[in-house]
Amino acid sequence: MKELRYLNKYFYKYRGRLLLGLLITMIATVFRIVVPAKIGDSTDAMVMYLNDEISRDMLKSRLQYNILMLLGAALASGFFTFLMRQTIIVVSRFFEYDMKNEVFRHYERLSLSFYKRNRTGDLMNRISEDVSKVRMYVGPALMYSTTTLTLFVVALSYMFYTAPSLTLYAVLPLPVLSICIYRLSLAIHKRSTIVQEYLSKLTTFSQESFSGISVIKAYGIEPRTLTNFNELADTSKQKNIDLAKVQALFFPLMILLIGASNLLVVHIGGKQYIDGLIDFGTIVEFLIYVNMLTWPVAIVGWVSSIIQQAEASQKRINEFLKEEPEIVNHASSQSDIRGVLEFNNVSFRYPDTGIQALKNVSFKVQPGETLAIVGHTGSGKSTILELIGRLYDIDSGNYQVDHKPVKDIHLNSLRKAVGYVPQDAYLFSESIKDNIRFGKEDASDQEIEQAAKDASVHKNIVGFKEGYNTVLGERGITLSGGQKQRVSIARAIVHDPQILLLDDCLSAVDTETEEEILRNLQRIGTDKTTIIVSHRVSSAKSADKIIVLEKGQVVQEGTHTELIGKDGYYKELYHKQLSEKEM
Ligand SMILES: Nc1ncnc2c1ncn2[C@@H]1O[C@H](COP(=O)(O)OP(=O)(O)OP(=O)(O)O)[C@@H](O)[C@H]1O
Repeated sequence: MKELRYLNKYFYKYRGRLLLGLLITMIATVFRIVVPAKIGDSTDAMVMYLNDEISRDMLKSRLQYNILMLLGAALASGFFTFLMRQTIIVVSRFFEYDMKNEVFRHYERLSLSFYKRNRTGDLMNRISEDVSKVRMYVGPALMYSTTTLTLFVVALSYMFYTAPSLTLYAVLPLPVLSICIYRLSLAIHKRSTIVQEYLSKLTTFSQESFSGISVIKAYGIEPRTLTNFNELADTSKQKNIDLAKVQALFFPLMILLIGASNLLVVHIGGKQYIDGLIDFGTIVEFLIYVNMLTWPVAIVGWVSSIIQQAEASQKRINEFLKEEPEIVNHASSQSDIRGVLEFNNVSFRYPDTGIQALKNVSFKVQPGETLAIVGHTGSGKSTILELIGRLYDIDSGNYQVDHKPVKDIHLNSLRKAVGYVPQDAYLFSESIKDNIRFGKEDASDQEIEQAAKDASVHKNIVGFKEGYNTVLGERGITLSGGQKQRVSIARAIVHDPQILLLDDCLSAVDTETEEEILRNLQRIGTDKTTIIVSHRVSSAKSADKIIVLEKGQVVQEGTHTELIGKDGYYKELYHKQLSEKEM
């Protein structure tokens, strides 16, 4: 229960509703107990009438009274059961809602490296499956435990009062039932966890197969994919059968033990009736009580397995909640950022893989200037952009923004000042307009259109039937690689950032469009700091400065004219791309 202590703050928050819920649960249960008593009394009355101990009219009025009591108790119990669910189960939904929000908020705070270490499926599982299991502990487990406890206290006291020794015999099989159900629930839990694992493997396999269906079809590997799916589905089926076998034991076990209790009540109760120790109605009453108590006793086993599962789930949730973001804000107040960026001997190694991505990198860019970074693939270009936006912290050296160490700049100010266009443009399954508006929540339609014009994608957008309202992604149309890149650039432009970072995001557009976009960016970015990562000389040539990276180190720097005059990677790239253009 150590992990579940985390929930105490929520229990405290909803204490009023919960206490009310518990009280209502007790009232609902007490009304249920009226039923056996009145049926027992009616049986006694009938036996007395048959023995000529009471008149027909007396029997009639006693039965009428009992029927009214039974009706009233059933109505009251029904009403309070409704209220019980409306309080306790509703509170458990509040818990679920609060916890999901808390986990999501926490996920958002965590650094990029956390997402590299953990699989998306696992993150999703903890926020949905695990939180649901914890809800079962707060809602149904609490509700059924209260019902059981109340039923036990009230029914057993009454039974003991009526016939003490018969009560002992009647409840004798119940602890055995509870232990058996507990052990069975554990076995069910163990096997259902395995079934869940296979289900999640099947889902992941299907999802990846359908997402990559074009590759599967292009390589003609449908039969191989089907065989793999069949193998997985077959194991999953076997695990389901294993689960069904233990689940099938549940009801027979209950029926067996209820049968044993009934047998004892009839046998011992019958003897006591013959000896004149109890009334006939007491046997009937006890039979109803035994059946009434069986389900709650079985529930004790079920509830303990719910608590165990909730404890395991809460442990998994707590593991993530305990994670602290590696990138933390040290500055107390936000400030406007001009965009003077300076790297001095910056080195960086990715913490998860240990890859040394940058070694002693130095450069300086001023507002109004454009820096281009070129270099072989894997040379560390994107890493520089990630460090500029403080998605990671540098290992050594010095990174300054506006002449201050980056850690002295408020993280929000820095992130707001940066407009980042990543290598793989990510667009949401929403309209084009909303995808661009992502860069500025309150952007007007005119601003969005202007940004799209500056990113040279306006003409494409108005060519779609729905224009800016065209929905993208799984529910909508698929944009070409170049169109995606330009919508992503428009999103950064509408954000109007002081520092614009373009990570090879013009690779899928033709050189004419590339030139048009670069011209627009120069026009709107006269006071901004722009950094362009590219494999193309055409993107870099008009930059104020160009640095060439090789294995994480700056090996050349200068302007386009200076660099094509020196032997090295840039000159080679220039001539290679020039001859390709001429061809
Ligand atoms: N998130 C990451 N975790 C671990 N290692 C990484 C990560 N991102 C990049 N790397 C490694 O760091 C090195 C530099 O990668 P980076 O993406 O900066 O290169 P790049 O020059 O931008 O390459 P490209 O031109 O192909 O985009 C590579 O060896 C890469 O494998």
